[in-house]
Amino acid sequence: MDISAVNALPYEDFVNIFGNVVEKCPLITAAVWTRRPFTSLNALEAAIHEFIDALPESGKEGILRCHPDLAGKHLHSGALTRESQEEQTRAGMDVLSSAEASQMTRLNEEYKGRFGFPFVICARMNDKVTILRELSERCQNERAAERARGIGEVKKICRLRLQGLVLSDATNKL
Ligand SMILES: NC(=O)N[C@H]1NC(=O)NC1=O
Repeated sequence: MDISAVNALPYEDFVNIFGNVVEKCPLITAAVWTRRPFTSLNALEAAIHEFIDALPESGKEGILRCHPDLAGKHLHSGALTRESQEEQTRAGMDVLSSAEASQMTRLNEEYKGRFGFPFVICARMNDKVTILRELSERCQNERAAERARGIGEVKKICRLRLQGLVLSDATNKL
């Protein structure tokens, strides 16, 4: 699908296809539809970034809270979004040893207790070793730094999801 096909999508199709590029935040997709036409995929991505960056800090934390825990209970119950399931599985989150799984649960809880939002990292750019290391290190940060870091990771996840959709010719999924 090229950018002219993206620009030609009616609102409902646009949200059906791109509604989860930011996890469980179709509002963002609905909002940026107004910004058509996009000159490129990068321009669509930039419109999403602008929307996120203009949110108050509470809105940015809200975006982080829409993300499921890595290797959390929803991974095994199949309750994740398709995208999140694929990303977590690729990063090996479904095949942790029991020691790794308990460490992940303990650190996820510690992180949420400290910051009030979940630890977010682009799973597709990491593996279980780097995820556990980052989770442990990032627990030591300040809240504002972690909020910014988490949003940076949301943008990386968004970029890979956008690329996946456009390269896989999502118009066939209508
Ligand atoms: N918590 C968290 O980072 N979740 C995610 N990361 C990712 O790449 N996909 C997710 O669902």
